[in-house]
Amino acid sequence: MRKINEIFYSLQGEGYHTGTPAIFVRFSGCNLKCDFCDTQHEEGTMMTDEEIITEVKKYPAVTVVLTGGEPSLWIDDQLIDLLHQAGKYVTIETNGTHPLPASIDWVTCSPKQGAKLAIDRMDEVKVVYEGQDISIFELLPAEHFFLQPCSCNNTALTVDCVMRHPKWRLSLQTHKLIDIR
Ligand SMILES: C[S@@+](CC[C@H](N)C(=O)[O-])C[C@H]1O[C@@H](n2cnc3c(N)ncnc32)[C@H](O)[C@@H]1O
Ligand SMILES: Nc1nc2[nH]cc(C(=O)O)c2c(=O)[nH]1
Ligand code: SF4
Ligand SMILES: [Mg+2]
Repeated sequence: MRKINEIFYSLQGEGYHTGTPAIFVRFSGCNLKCDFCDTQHEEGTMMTDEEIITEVKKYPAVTVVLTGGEPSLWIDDQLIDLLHQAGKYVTIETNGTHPLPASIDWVTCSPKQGAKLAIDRMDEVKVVYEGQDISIFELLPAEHFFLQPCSCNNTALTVDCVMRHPKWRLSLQTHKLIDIR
């Protein structure tokens, strides 16, 4: 059984796959307490893998986004295998502090200040920008680097930072801009 906060269908609003229809599986709870966290994730219902897959299969998209809370605290090879058997492309939004099943198709790591990373494979890095030094994050082994304004509030500061550090791209939380989930 895995503790699920919500399962919903929307567009990926952030990062490399922005605009892509995706089924979001939001797991409950997190090992960090970021003061800017925009998600209420503590509530949840225990679900079997069969129940999770049945819910996921209701939606036509191929992409699944495992998120939370911190999804890495709840997942294993078995769940990823079942999602693959259902024909899904499995992506994850993680703070990177916990190891991941190697079979996940796409890893979005959003490292947090002072939280030690426990993963060495990631496809994109997505930093919530609050004016911090981002040079340490540039050393991470990712293909794509995104800087995301915090709660859509400091966009001008984030744009300025991207222009000064062209390795990075701007990621807007587009779902918030158009008021979808
Ligand atoms: C709610 S977190 C869940 C996944 C995981 N715990 C993590 O932090 O990556 C999903 C994404 O939203 C980002 N995020 C959280 N609060 C935010 C905020 N107020 N503004 C912008 N992005 C935020 C996180 O950094 C992460 O990239
Ligand atoms: N539309 C939409 N895109 C997202 N990308 C990452 C999200 C998350 O909360 O992990 C998220 C979310 O909550 N909604
Ligand atoms: S790691 Fe992610 S879910 Fe956990 S508190 Fe930070 S932003 Fe929220
Ligand atoms: Mg979100």
